[in-house]
Amino acid sequence: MSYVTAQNIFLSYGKRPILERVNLSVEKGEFISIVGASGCGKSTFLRLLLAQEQPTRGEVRIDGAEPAREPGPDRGVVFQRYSVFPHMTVRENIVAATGLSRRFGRLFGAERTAARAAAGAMLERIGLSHVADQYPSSLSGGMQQRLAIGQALACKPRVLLLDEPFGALDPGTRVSMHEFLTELRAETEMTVFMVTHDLEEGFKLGDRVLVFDKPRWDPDDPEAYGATITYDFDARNDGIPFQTLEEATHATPAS
Ligand SMILES: Nc1ncnc2c1ncn2[C@@H]1O[C@H](COP(=O)(O)OP(=O)(O)OP(=O)(O)O)[C@@H](O)[C@H]1O
Repeated sequence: MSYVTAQNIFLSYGKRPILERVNLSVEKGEFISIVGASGCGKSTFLRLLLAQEQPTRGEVRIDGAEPAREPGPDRGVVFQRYSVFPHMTVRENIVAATGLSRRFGRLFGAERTAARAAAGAMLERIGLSHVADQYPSSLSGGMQQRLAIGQALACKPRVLLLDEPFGALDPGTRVSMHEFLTELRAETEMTVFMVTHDLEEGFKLGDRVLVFDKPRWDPDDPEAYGATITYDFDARNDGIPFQTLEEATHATPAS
């Protein structure tokens, strides 16, 4: 059974359609890159997975159930702009992320000690142990984004949602973040959805690259129709579209 499914999703803001007829099946552990024109609904689709938005029609399922409306340890999220707490040290940021998974958001005694130990291991993993007691403002952009990813991973999410996570980073830092994410993914077997404006990044990191676009377009009313998934590329095979693969599979071998 597919791990994440979207079935015939329609979503409108007021009368304005944003998404229409979105259908998707994702296996556990797959890395899905999402590309598409600005404003076509990519982030909205991630918000559906977070249950921050509800579809006007259709349904989303994660592991067979509707995604919970409360933020929980099952889904981690990282945005382009650093979403770390500026008034907490690097270590406190990670501990707080663990605490957020608890009912009252605060940890005491043995639990707090365990959370600190887990935070230490995470800081080691994301290469920020040496700055554990510094505040985020003293870190570079790449370090802050590693912290944001560490926070998202602190609860061991089953699904990681990344919304242009590397968009604000310089090219060198981006490449090292790609390596970092690839390693993490191999270790954790998370299912990942990543919105990116960088096609190369999408194909490099993703197992599949989904293109969101409007199949119907009215030049007199550009907002009349919503976007859907117009392409679903297999990025593990040099980006050959699924339909081409199917043709190849069914082709008669040349004699
Ligand atoms: N809460 C909202 N109420 C009304 N309209 C919204 C709301 N959120 C987003 N929109 C509109 O929905 C459309 C899709 O927005 P969304 O952020 O999902 O696009 P996107 O593909 O992620 O864009 P970008 O690539 O520029 O980040 C946009 O036109 C946006 O203005």
